[in-house]
Amino acid sequence: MSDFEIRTLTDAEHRAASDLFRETVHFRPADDAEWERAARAYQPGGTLGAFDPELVGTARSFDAELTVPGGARLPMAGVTSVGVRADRTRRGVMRALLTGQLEGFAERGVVFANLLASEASIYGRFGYGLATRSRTYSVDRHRARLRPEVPVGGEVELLDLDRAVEVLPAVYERLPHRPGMMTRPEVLWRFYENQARRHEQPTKALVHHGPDGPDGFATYRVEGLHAHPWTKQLEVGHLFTGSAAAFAGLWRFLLGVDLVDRVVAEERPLDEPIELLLADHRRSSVDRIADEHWIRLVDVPRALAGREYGHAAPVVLEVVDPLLPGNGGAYRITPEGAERTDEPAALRLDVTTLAMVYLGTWRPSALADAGRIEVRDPAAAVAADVLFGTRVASWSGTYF
Ligand SMILES: CC(=O)SCCNC(=O)CCNC(=O)[C@H](O)C(C)(C)COP(=O)(O)OP(=O)(O)OC[C@H]1O[C@@H](n2cnc3c(N)ncnc32)[C@H](O)[C@@H]1OP(=O)(O)O
Repeated sequence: MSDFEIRTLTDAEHRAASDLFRETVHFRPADDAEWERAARAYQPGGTLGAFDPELVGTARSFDAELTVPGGARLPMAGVTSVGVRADRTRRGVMRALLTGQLEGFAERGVVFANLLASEASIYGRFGYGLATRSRTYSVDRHRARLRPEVPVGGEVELLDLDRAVEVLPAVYERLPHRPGMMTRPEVLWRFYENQARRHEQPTKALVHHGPDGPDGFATYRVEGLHAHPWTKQLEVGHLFTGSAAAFAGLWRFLLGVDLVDRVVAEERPLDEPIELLLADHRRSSVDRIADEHWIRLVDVPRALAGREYGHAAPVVLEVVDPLLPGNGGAYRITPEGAERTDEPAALRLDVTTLAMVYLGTWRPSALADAGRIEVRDPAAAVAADVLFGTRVASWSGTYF
């Protein structure tokens, strides 16, 4: 452990943090015009720096709310832009940044920290567990036909980027959330705008209008314009819908865009029913299943009390959390809720594994079979599968 200093950066230091982070992920620094936009994606007071004596590491965060099973929205911090200068790695700089960040979150009542990991082997040691997954799928536009009973949907309005920037935040606000979805603060929308403006191809947006107003939207770009004729690919970035008609209506539009061979929907929920819309389900194919959000339960008692549970016999869990030991101890989980208990535990797991279970993405009995949960009563693992299970697959859909 070195004696570097960790402190919150001032707004004037954000650009140096951005340059440093971009260097760690092998990007060139933002030029002045890019930085003017990118600066708006930095929440004031949300970025830590490590100094030794100059800036050698950084980690950024912003505030939002996470939707948990049952629909409650609890305070979360999105963690991003973690980077350490290549000549200072493996000396504990990231550890100091991430533990300092978690202690700060705990002090100000943040319940969850969420991140998207550059490498899967980094964050488990800090209590982050893989909590949502996604699948990327493609549809062969020329051969795909919608089944006749698929809803027609409402009117779909096409927006350019300037208009999308104005309209989409309010549409997103209106839409229902799956577990794992999050509110999107202004800094995130600024981040998306910045990414879209930097891209060579124009970003388009679609808004679906249902009987009660906007009830879904999608964004897309068409790539492959320089390839030999007619191999263009329409790539769907964001896609959120509040009704089956909006989902069908937006897909009807996307499959009707001219001069496109393939429509690729990036990082969608595992249970999104695209196959059910198609007359021949083999016209869609899964390109990959990948990690999505990693979550860290910063306040385990609040997190466990905040979600709803399935109907099964009560289970007592013992949670182990060396970094935030106040979270440790036994919790009784029942269909009515969760609270601390002195009863003996039937299952024992660390806080990283609890994060994998919390949104219902991984079954406790599968984690037990893999040796990640210590089982003192085998019936408890089966009951925990039902208690922690969710009706729909948890998914965020928000990249940062
Ligand atoms: C949420 C996001 O922002 S994702 C983006 C993450 N950033 C990047 O990938 C940029 C490129 N990489 C880097 O900048 C750095 O290598 C970092 C930030 C990943 C790690 O920073 P370091 O200061 O080297 O990490 P630090 O020395 O504190 O290591 C802490 C622990 O993590 C481990 N670790 C660090 N980097 C990695 C890695 N890439 N893969 C696996 N383990 C790692 C260390 O071995 C150490 O393990 P220990 O708990 O057994 O002691």
